[in-house]
Amino acid sequence: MGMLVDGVWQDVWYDTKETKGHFKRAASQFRNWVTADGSAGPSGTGGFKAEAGRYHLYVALACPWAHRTLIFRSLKKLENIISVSIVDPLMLENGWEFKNRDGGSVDHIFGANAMWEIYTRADPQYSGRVTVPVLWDTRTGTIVNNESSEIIRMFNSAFDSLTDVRLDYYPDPLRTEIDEINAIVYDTVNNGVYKSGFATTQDAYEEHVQKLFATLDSLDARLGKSRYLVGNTITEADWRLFTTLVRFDAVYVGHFKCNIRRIEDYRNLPGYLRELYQVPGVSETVNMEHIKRHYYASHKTINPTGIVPMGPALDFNRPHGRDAL
Ligand SMILES: N[C@@H](CCC(=O)N[C@@H](CS)C(=O)NCC(=O)O)C(=O)O
Repeated sequence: MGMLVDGVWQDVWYDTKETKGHFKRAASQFRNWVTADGSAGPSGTGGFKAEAGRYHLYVALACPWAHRTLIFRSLKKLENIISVSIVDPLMLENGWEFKNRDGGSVDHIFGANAMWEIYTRADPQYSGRVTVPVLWDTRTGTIVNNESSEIIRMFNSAFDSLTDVRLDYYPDPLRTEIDEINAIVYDTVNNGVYKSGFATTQDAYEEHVQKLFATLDSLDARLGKSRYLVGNTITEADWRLFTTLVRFDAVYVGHFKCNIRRIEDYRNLPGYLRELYQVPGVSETVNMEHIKRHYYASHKTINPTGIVPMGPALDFNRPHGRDAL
């Protein structure tokens, strides 16, 4: 674990001293958008037109944020349009590295050893965390964007003229409702598990775990009445929740101490999770070995031995029973 300071890699853990034990996630810094015609998107500058073979995605299979982008790449059938490099699950003193083993790959663009090299190629003076996902532009040689919530929006629509997939996970009439639920899920669930697990005071931990389970309880109730989070089709809001839910019982319950309940203990969340997992193209993006190994073996301040637990036995292929709704 570490970060870049003025383009130089430093091995440091998250500093929670100034925030009274609370983990604060820094904002992503590269915010340009790939668009259908190359015009500027909601932030940043233009010049990034959707083209086959031009963009490259850097991901960790372990990472719930990067996982979103892999799901959208798969659902929108962008596999032949956007290539991918996969980092090793262990994130230690050099941060994310390319090891080309057990489901991880080399860096297909530069043959870099570590992810920070990609950041300094984009900005030799970059200061900040070196996170995945990263969407790289091979044409201009820079990072287009390193914010997963924006990369999935690009994948959802910018490349539509290059494929025959017309699925829209962020349809106009549902946007307000999707944004509302995203805000709650982001703060208390997606980031809530990290705020719980990375807390370094009892008070900070308890505050975030309580908020996390308050939201899970209300989502479970909501999913008793409605098959999906917003409307009667799968939307972006469901995929954003999915990547946290699929890691929950295997990692967040134990490693991050989010253990008031398991997802399996709920009435509606387990079937909902299984239905999303069983959508064609999704299960291939879930790699439980990378997920468990990353968290348990990388965060030495939380789990100094690095032992990865063998359980729990999970089967997301069981019938989901959600058709009744
Ligand atoms: N806001 C970013 C967050 C990405 C993120 O934090 N990724 C984690 C992996 S799960 C990471 O790369 N962390 C490295 C670090 O913080 O140094 C996004 O959603 O794209």
